[in-house]
Amino acid sequence: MFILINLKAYPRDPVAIAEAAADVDAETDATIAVAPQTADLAAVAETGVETWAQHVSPVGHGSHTGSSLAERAAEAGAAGTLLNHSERRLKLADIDGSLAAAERAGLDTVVCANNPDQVAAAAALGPDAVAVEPPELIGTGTPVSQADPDVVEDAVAAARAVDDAVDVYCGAGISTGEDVAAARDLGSTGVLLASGVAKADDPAAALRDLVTDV
Ligand SMILES: O=C(CO)COP(=O)(O)O
Repeated sequence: MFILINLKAYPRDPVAIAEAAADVDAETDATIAVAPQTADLAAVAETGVETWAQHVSPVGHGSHTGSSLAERAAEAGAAGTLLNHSERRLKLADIDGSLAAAERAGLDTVVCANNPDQVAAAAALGPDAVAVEPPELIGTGTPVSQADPDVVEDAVAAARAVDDAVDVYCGAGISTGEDVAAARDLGSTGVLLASGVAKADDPAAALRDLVTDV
């Protein structure tokens, strides 16, 4: 399983969480990756943990003030990038442009989507993976794999029907090893989560719990 910890804009030390994630990654067959704020990419990558950007812009070098260049994310040590997260929605043309930018920079890509129809549309753009994250469950602590298992299974089927080379992940409310195992049993090969680690009293213990059954 691929387990991506999205630190969003939570007020936690990204390096401490990255170090804990690197330790747990070394103890398990799962791959644990951390997506910090853009300014923290290099420091997180230096811990040795697989590092992801939360977003990259659909542009290359040039006059694009305020952009997040895919090339700079890669140079800072990122291996991949989220795109179209529920909290960073993009127009269709921008998802396509950001995918092209990520591919030019050698970044892996996960395009997020609200539901199976959007998953199918996202899969048609040719990312490495798509992730279904029902917005109403994000941050609730109620795991999508329990609250809405059909949405995960339907997302897997929707992506398969378009392109069976695209991996399918799920996210929202995932916080325990049981949630990760349930996501896997529904056909997902990875999970995205944030508050289960970024708001935990003990992030290292939360990370260890995530991999108890992978
Ligand atoms: O948005 C998410 C991951 O990208 C999910 O957030 P929570 O894990 O806080 O529900």
